[in-house]
Amino acid sequence: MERERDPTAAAMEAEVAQVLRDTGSHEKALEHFTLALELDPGVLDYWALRAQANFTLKNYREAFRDCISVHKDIRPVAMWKIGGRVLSSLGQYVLSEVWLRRASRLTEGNDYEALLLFQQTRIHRFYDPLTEGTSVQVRFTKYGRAVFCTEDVAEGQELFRDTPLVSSQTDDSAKAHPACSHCAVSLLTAEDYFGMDTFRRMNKAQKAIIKKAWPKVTAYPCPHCKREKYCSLECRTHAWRQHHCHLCPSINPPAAKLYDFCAKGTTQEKGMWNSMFSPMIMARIWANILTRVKELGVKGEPTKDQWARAKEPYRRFLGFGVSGFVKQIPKMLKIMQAIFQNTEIKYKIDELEFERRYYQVACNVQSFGPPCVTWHEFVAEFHRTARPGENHRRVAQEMRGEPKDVTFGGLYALQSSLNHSCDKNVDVMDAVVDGKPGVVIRAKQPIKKGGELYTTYIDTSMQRPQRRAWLYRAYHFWCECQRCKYEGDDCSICTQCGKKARKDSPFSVCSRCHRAWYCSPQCQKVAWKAGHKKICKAWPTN
Ligand SMILES: C[S@@+](CC[C@H](N)C(=O)[O-])C[C@H]1O[C@@H](n2cnc3c(N)ncnc32)[C@H](O)[C@@H]1O
Repeated sequence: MERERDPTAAAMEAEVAQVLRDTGSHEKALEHFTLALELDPGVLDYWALRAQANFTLKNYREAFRDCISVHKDIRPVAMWKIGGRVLSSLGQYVLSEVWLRRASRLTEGNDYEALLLFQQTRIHRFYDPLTEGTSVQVRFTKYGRAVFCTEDVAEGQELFRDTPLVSSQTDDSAKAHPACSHCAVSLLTAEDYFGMDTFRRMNKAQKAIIKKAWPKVTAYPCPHCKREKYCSLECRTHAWRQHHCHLCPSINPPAAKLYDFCAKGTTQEKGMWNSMFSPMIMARIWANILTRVKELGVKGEPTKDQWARAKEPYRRFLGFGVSGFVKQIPKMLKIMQAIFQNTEIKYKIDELEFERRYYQVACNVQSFGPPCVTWHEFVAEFHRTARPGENHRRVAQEMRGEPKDVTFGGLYALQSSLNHSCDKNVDVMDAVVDGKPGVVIRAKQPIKKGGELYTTYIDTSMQRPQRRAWLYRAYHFWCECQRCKYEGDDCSICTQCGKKARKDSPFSVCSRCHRAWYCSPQCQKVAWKAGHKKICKAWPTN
């Protein structure tokens, strides 16, 4: 039965409903909001209040119905936000983003909650498929993405595995240990390991022993440029499609300069590349974006929207750094500009684009490699089949220990969501994932449900001031982890109360960890209880 419009009675009902809601009686509140609406359906606030009440009670469909009962042209911001939340709770992330974006636009980006909800929804959309079947979840926090446990986990438990979105071997590693340029599998042959001179000097029997024990290695070079080697035709085809079709010097001659630069394989340009990553990884990102543009069926110049869609997988990687840094590596900027001005669809690489990508890689790159290389297989087989005698002895004598590691730098969608702590609770280890080198993340200690997972980005044997300076320089944040909180800088300041010591009377150091200094036993006791005990151990020193 339709009620007669009565604005005064409606306002009273809405008031009662809000009191009930604020005291936790949500069911009752919902009844009164409904009454208010029946008495005065023209008041938008009542619709928003009832939508919120339905959302709180997890009546998602009813909440959404309330939201769409108000025409979109007059729908208030609060309703766009509730609608966005409802859709997100129903797993409709793309639609939810549309609603939340609308809320943000209406407030010209000033509604912090709408922006936060939008990011949270986006994180769900990107990461829920990646964490399915694992005991972790990615959430949006004040530090951006972060990974949390969804159940209690035990020490040593595997948390998740990951494969790189894009990767490239570091230049010095590539010089020392050949590997599949696409998947990082070792392509080291017996001749590479023993050296041609030694190999030639060996007799037939010795060569036969090596040949029998060394696993068969077949390398498939790029048939056009011969600059890239792959472990299989499948890897070669994948690499071609993903990036090499734009970077092969036979097709794009300016790329030869990049290959020449990388082939030098020594620490160059003030150490900006080799120890961490090769500039090749940046070229592969841009090249892959071009492939994605082409896959969208673009004819002619791509639109802004098409570029955005092609760049989407790389948007998730945050990168911060000092602007103007590109001036320190002008040669590489020129090389990249020449390459991407010579592609079928041109990619404009100005200083800003170059720096942004550089920092994206620098802040997120994870080094990895195959846990087992051809040499390991050889050694196992050699020892299994070894017989006493001159020939085996001579081969054993010529072995010069492990070859240099295969080291790749890779961007991983999930692994790169791990934040840093100087007292990490997970280990990132090399592993075989889906038959190829990747990483596995294991708990280093028991972690409670809801606990955040932390890796470490730097050498944590350093003292606190050095650690924090490194992190600031390389990752642009000032570490506030438990360890940094309860360790001090030196004997001149009390780690607990901040009091300054007299020059001739420095404060005493914690006798166990030697990383905190106190002005008095009281300060030491307070610090111990507050949190020092959790991080007080004999940390390795370098
Ligand atoms: C590899 S990403 C880690 C995931 C990151 N939160 C994100 O959303 O991309 C590295 C960046 O995360 C942020 N970060 C990581 N650990 C942090 C910490 N302990 N405190 C503050 N920011 C941190 C820094 O901005 C850093 O450059």
